[in-house]
Amino acid sequence: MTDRLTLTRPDDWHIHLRDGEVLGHTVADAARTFGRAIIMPNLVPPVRDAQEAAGYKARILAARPAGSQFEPLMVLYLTDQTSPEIVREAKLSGQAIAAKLYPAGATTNSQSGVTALENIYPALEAMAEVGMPLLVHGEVTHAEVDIFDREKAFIDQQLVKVVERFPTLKIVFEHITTADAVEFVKQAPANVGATITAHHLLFNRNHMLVGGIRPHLFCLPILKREKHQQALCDIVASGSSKFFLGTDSAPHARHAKEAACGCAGCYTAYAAIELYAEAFDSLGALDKLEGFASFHGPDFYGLPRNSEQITLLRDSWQAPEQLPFGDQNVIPLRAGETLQWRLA
Ligand SMILES: NC(=O)N[C@@H](CC(=O)O)C(=O)O
Ligand SMILES: [Zn+2]
Ligand SMILES: [Zn+2]
Repeated sequence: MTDRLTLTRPDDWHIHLRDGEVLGHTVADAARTFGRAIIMPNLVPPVRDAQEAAGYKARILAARPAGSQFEPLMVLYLTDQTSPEIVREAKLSGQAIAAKLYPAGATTNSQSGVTALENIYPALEAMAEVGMPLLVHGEVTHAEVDIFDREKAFIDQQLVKVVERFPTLKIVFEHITTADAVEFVKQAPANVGATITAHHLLFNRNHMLVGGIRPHLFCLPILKREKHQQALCDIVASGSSKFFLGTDSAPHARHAKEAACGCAGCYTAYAAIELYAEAFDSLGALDKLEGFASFHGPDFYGLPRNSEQITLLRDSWQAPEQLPFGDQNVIPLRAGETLQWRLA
């Protein structure tokens, strides 16, 4: 039994740090483990251009713990108004390395998102030209599509079209949750990859709904049935280089989740690599963790791998019941439960 695991320092290819005073907590939690992170731009208002990305990046850098080398990789939020000029300026100035598609209304703070894919075709063309990956929240938002089918419908109605029309555009299908998405990415050309969260490896919808509703497991895309969880587990255990780590750590204050209409998002950054280690361990695939967490992401983005290392120990500890979040609290994933792995 492996009790000690040394990995190249991992990166998080999908995280929400939020803004303002909570940055002190969210940035410290991410920087504890990750060398770099792709910073989701769904603030209110969102991060729409080079200037807004630069401002947000500066606030994140200012929130780093002393001595931290953590590098935020900034992302533009695509709207119906995102022009090829905005894309080129963001990429060429170095202020953003990718751009994110939120179908309008799909998830937290997506009200300024794209209302029809065709509206951003000129932006996507420019992205393909300058080598800027497209990151997608892959769910349709049509009222008639069941929430559990929205990812599959997005593949069939939108993603197939984009992949076909923009063959040189790098596309990351973010936080995938279904066997359908696994299959799609596996079959797709090499310019298509995907991120997978720790919570979608560890949980399925029964964990969220049987015996009572657990709002801290509610996220989008919503947890699916067990066979989909199994497909995600199988693909990461296979070591396929098209799939990489993206926590989708998405904190909301406790009162915003424990509510009649609770927000979507799980807070995992406080123990992200530990949670992934537990998932890979239970799959007998600890030897595949380093590729998933530290190699596949930078290789896909065309960035160098990190050179430092981290060490994980099999040494159980109790997750905190809650964590400070500005002047509020956030309930982390697995709050109060025993976690099996600890960062040395
Ligand atoms: N994943 C979530 O459930 N929530 C994210 C948004 C997102 O990634 O879709 C958030 O910003 O809260
Ligand atoms: Zn999302
Ligand atoms: Zn997210």
